[in-house]
Amino acid sequence: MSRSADRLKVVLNHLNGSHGNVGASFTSAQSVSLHHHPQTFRYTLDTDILTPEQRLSYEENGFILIRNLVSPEDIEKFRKAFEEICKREVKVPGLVVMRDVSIAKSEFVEGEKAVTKLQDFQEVPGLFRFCTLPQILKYVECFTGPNIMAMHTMLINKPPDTGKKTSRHPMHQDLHYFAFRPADQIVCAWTAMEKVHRQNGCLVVLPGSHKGTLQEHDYPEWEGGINKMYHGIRNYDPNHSRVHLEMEKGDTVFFHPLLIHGSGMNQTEGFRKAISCHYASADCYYIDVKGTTQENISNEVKDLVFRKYGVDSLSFQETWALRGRLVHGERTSL
Ligand SMILES: CCCCCCCCCC(=O)SCCNC(=O)CCNC(=O)[C@H](O)C(C)(C)COP(=O)(O)OP(=O)(O)OC[C@H]1O[C@@H](n2cnc3c(N)ncnc32)[C@H](O)[C@@H]1OP(=O)(O)O
Ligand SMILES: Nc1ncnc2c1ncn2[C@@H]1O[C@H](COP(=O)(O)OP(=O)(O)OP(=O)(O)O)[C@@H](O)[C@H]1O
Ligand SMILES: O=C(O)CCC(=O)C(=O)O
Ligand SMILES: [Fe+2]
Ligand SMILES: [Mg+2]
Repeated sequence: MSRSADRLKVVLNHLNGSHGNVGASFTSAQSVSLHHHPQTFRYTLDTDILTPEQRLSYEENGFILIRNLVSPEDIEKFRKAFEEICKREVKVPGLVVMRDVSIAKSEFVEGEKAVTKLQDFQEVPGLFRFCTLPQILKYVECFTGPNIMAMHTMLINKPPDTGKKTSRHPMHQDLHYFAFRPADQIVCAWTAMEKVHRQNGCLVVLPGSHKGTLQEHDYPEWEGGINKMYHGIRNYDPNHSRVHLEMEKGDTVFFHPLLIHGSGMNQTEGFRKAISCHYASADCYYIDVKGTTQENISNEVKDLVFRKYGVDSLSFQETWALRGRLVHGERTSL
């Protein structure tokens, strides 16, 4: 039996005990059956990487936070690569440079101060290296298994709010944007490139919301403006417990694509930076979102592709197939 299965036994014993099931210790038959019936765990695989506590926590909450996973040296390199992109006006294939709507609509702002987000940096080696870091992939494998695709990449440079609250990211589920399934074999790794806290707009998550289904998303009814494609869930339960994920530089959160999350206003003078990658098992499959709640975003993405590349023949699924890059194992399906 693996070390993690042993420790899992200890945790489960403890949970049993706390429910007044005194003396109910695990026999080896029970633990063996646990081990051989992975349906006990819906969201995680038995890999010896996650501690039993971490595994149960992801199952229950839909996220785990790993402290100090990416070195300051690596983060400095990503920061430099980002600055270079903001400075030189090079065209990188597929890269989307996004400006905060309130800044774009005011006076011209130069360089990195104008950029709120880079999307799809799979062709920028100095940034894409983030997605291949072994210490990250080691965790990713616990959710996706060994065939791993990096499907979506972002560097978020959340600007100081201009007063219009446009630096907020509304509460959403990332699965809304994805044309592949199953959801349980998709995971996001999000690494803080500096200290993130409530003041500069850390991630806000609704623990356990990953157990629900994909909700309808649309533009929130906010007065000060809303960034392109920043869809949100209109009617999430305002009484659901919220957790503000305050993180230090290099800390990394792994979260499920159905986890409801967003980020608050940046009320500081600095640009709050984070780098992220959404991974999926290469064994996932594409779906057609026609007739589903995802039709609105798929139409926006197709419009964007048409405006940027003059191509109107690509399906939403195909835009994902073009972005995806194998980072471990075999490209079996996606
Ligand atoms: C793609 C799938 C993503 C999957 C993500 C998984 C989870 C991720 C969750 C998200 O992050 S969702 C948000 C993702 N957002 C995007 O992908 C937005 C992509 N970016 C764009 O479409 C363009 O950058 C944008 C249309 C916003 C601006 O493009 P341009 O290069 O044409 O900018 P330009 O500066 O010329 O401005 C053109 C017009 O757009 C306006 N604009 C600029 N930035 C904007 C902005 N951020 N939001 C809304 N409008 C914006 C700008 O003010 C101007 O308006 P007017 O025509 O009224 O003058
Ligand atoms: N009306 C709303 N509809 C949907 N999402 C919202 C709404 N208002 C805020 N949010 C989202 O809720 C999350 C928390 O936002 P908020 O601005 O309250 O930040 P906060 O970190 O809680 O800050 P504060 O400490 O000032 O309350 C963010 O994801 C934000 O975009
Ligand atoms: O504010 C952030 O850094 C994260 C935003 C987010 O959740 C997203 O882009 O999907
Ligand atoms: Fe998100
Ligand atoms: Mg708040």
